[in-house]
Amino acid sequence: MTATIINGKEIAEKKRMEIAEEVSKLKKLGVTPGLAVILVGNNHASRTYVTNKEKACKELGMNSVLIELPEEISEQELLSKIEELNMDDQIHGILVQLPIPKHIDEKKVIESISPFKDVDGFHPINIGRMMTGQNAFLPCTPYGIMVLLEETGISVAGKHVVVVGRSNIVGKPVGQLFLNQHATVTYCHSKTKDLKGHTNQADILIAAVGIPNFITAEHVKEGAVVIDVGINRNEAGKLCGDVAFAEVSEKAGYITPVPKGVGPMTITMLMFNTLKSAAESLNRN
Ligand SMILES: NC(=O)C1=CN([C@@H]2O[C@H](COP(=O)(O)OP(=O)(O)OC[C@H]3O[C@@H](n4cnc5c(N)ncnc54)[C@H](OP(=O)(O)O)[C@@H]3O)[C@@H](O)[C@H]2O)C=CC1
Ligand SMILES: Nc1nc(=O)c2c([nH]1)NC[C@@H]1CN(c3ccc(C(=O)N[C@@H](CCC(=O)O)C(=O)O)cc3)C=[N+]21
Repeated sequence: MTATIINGKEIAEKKRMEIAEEVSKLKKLGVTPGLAVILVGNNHASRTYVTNKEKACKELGMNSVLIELPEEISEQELLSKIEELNMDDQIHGILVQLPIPKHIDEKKVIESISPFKDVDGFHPINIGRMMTGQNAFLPCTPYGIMVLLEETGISVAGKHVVVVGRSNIVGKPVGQLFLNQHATVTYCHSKTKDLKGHTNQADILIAAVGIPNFITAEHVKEGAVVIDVGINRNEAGKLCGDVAFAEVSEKAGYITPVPKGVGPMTITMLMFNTLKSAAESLNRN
């Protein structure tokens, strides 16, 4: 079988047009969604993502502010900046670009963001709300994956989903979203025995590992849906995912490429969450 390539960029653009329309409606009510992105230090990759996020905001008619802080900033100074943004009526979403320097406690930082402005969906309140099926900000990459499948017409209920990776930002929440949509979910990680035995059972396989070419044709069942979350650089410095694309696309039914797969959806769902936050702020005031 030759896999159908899921065009994440195209689906992201379609969704962004819908978001832009909602933004303009909200503006007529006097509210312009505003996103604050905090970048600590000078990580090259982080800078690229942050630039993409700002560009997307502008395209959709939203406000964005980039707050660049030096690597050496103290935890207390960062927390004060977040508190200032928590109080700012013009700001509906706050994102602290990860990773942050080691001397700052990441958990403390995430928990200091108002759950009402936590557009990353990383705050324990939003994670708990997601787990119990309540209204919540859903984490952008997992949410983007669900939208990709929905837009492609791939049903989830009853499917066996195998997630490779269990990070708090991708692996764990993506499995939870699939469970919420009635899939049967298996998590694999670095201590998993017989990884191939598990991945070969997958109707839908999610690769969120961070290692180039980690998932090969041998891991994949004929006709499976393969979602590649990885954003890595290969030896040649080229952007690549976790999946050996050429060989796996000979065997899978559907596959997402890198770039132009999951990545553009992550940013789109961030825009969606910022819009959602701005719309909900109207009802609170
Ligand atoms: N497209 C997008 O929008 C985004 C892409 N990414 C990309 O996704 C990838 C994963 O990111 P993230 O979840 O943050 O990464 P982490 O490094 O936090 O997590 C990696 C996971 O992979 C597991 N793992 C590592 N080695 C193996 C192995 N040999 N066998 C099985 N499992 C293994 C780890 O297991 P253990 O828990 O046991 O250590 C861990 O759970 C990265 O390439 C990242 O750049 C991330 C966010 C957004
Ligand atoms: N608080 C926080 N929230 C995040 O959502 C977050 C984060 N920290 N830290 C880093 C990861 C990574 N991430 C990506 C977003 C977009 C692309 C993306 O747009 N990728 C494009 C191409 C990018 C390129 O050309 O370099 C694509 O795959 O087509 C990738 C990766 C968000 N993350």
